[in-house]
Amino acid sequence: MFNIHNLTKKFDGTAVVKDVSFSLSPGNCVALLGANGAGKTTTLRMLSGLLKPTSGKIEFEGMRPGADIREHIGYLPQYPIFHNWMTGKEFLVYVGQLANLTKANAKEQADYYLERVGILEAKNQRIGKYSGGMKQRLGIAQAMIHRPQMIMLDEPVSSLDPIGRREVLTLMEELKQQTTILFSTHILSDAEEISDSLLLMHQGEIVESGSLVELRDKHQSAKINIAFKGLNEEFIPNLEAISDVSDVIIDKNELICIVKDLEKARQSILAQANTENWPLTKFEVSQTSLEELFMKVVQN
Ligand SMILES: Nc1ncnc2c1ncn2[C@@H]1O[C@H](COP(=O)(O)OP(=O)(O)OP(=O)(O)O)[C@@H](O)[C@H]1O
Repeated sequence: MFNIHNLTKKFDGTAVVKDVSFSLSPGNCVALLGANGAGKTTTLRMLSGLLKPTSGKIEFEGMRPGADIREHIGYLPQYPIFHNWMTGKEFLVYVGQLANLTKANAKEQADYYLERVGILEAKNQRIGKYSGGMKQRLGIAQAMIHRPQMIMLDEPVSSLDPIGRREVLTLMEELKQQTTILFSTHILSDAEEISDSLLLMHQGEIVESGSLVELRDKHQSAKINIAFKGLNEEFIPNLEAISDVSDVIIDKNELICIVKDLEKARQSILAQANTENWPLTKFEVSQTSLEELFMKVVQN
């Protein structure tokens, strides 16, 4: 078990991570989800021992007092730096030795992890020749070379093309059977696809957390998607004024009204639309998704 208590990071007096607490159990795959600038990288860098927290505590169950947390954690940064002139295997042996493995052990581990992440055949190729997906897979092997109990991956798929994304997501799906994974992303569908639970971060705080099922149950409510001819935004005040509408979220080409009582809200909106002759082009009743929860959080 990995326990994080009231972690805070301030830069020049401004807190960018605020009082973050959570626990991770072995064998879980957890997504740290948040928009750009939410504080995900700063959190992961503190958890992986690269950045000193301003305050708070990070504990690994069973860790020797005074031990370096980096023995237990592997980390793949958002923008990993590879030596393009090295081969994949040379790179892993080099990283393994930096992590205090003997040369012989580092070579053995390098072969094991090159195979594990699916790039053994390319082990003698220079990294400069690797595709984006292969580089990320090498990055994951690098994070695992010292056999940590947990790996942390910062936006592992966001810079990849669709093929690379698929390769890395499939690999993470396989690895999560054996390793605890915490990864950050700003893309909800990636989080939904491979994580067991979510930590939703907004402006430095964890604003929601739980398993996908729990969060879906908790936040599922009725909604009405509405679009107008012209500017949707002009109608937000009218919709917000309707008592059965609890929230209005701006989506791509429509407004999503989260409603308390679906039947009452439907009648009120349609009555007002009729009286005021609103130029409705869409009126659709359904249930909210996690995506809307995410949108609601990041728009606030
Ligand atoms: N070294 C630093 N000095 C000052 N401000 C920083 C520093 N590192 C990060 N920040 C600020 O902290 C906030 C959170 O940044 P962080 O990189 O942790 O967010 P993020 O959620 O990972 O976003 P992204 O997905 O864009 O990387 C941002 O406003 C950023 O500008």
